[in-house]
Amino acid sequence: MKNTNPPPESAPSADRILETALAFQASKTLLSAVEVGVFTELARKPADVHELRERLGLHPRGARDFFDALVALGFLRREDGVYHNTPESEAHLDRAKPGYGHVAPMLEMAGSRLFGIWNRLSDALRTGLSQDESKDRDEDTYDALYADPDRLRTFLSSMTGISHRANLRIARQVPWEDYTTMADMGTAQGDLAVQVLLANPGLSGTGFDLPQAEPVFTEYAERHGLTDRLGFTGGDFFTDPFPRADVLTFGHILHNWGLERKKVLLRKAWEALPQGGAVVVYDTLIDDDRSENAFALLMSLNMLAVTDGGFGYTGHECQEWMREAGFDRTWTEHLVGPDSIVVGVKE
Ligand SMILES: C[S@@+](CC[C@H](N)C(=O)[O-])C[C@H]1O[C@@H](n2cnc3c(N)ncnc32)[C@H](O)[C@@H]1O
Repeated sequence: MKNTNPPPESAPSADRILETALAFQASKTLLSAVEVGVFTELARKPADVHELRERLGLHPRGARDFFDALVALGFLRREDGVYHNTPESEAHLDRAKPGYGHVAPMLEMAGSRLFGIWNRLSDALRTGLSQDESKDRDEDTYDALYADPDRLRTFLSSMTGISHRANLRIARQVPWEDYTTMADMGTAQGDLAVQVLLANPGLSGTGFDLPQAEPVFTEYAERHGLTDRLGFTGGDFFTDPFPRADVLTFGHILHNWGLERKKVLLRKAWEALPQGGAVVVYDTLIDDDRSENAFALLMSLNMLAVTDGGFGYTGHECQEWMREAGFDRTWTEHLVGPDSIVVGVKE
């Protein structure tokens, strides 16, 4: 029988438990606000509750609470009954602004795809099986995702949103002046290669990805005026040879795969690199003690739910795999936010 007596006054508070248990409400409120276009409408013109509700086509019942919840969560501000975007929302959540391109595809994917997948986290924990689109079909995760051109574009550009800040940092933090060529493996839209080449005019490179990614990649390279120094190589990095390059980068790739496949990629990198060449792996690394970086540990659970076999890892583990693959000198460096790089040099 359940004990229904209230806990003694001296018991620790349950506030944090409830806050975390209900955190999905705040998450979904923000995601719905992006989906229905609250921030884009307010960027066009601030509005009171009636006007905003009408412009968005929302039912009167929840509109006021919805907008005020966004005020309380710090994504809107209300002045004399008129709602305005905060500077952060205005910069990143208005569809007409360039900042939207970086954050919003990830938010859209979180709302339309990850939210449903995470609802089946307990199933993933019990079975060890991915809960993504491929789960009811006998096909690879990426085949399922890329079968729909809109999903393909949203996914590839959402990767730019997640990676852009780290890419800008990698473009400056790695000693690119020591090298002349790079290949970005699993390049998606190509933002890492684009940022590295923009910051290092002496370099040329290629983005390697599944052939379906080519149009989205090429459009992005053209938009940055880089087609003379940046090409695309279509292929499967498990079955096709790696491009020849002084540096091979793997951004948010290793966490997608099980241990054997992680090691295959590092071994193939070592075999493809010239002497003096380097592999640069970057991911949201788990701290070596596996107790502090909650974002990275949750990302690893995300890999459980969306991939077959993928998991996050620590810098220490990645360096061990690199050494096993043959790399002589390895180290881990923090980049920005939750991202770090692990570098391996073939001496
Ligand atoms: C998680 S995304 C990472 C994108 C990008 N590197 C970043 O950090 O933003 C993984 C990328 O690997 C690509 N990919 C998956 N399987 C692949 C394979 N077998 N061969 C080549 N690319 C693959 C996907 O198409 C996708 O663009």
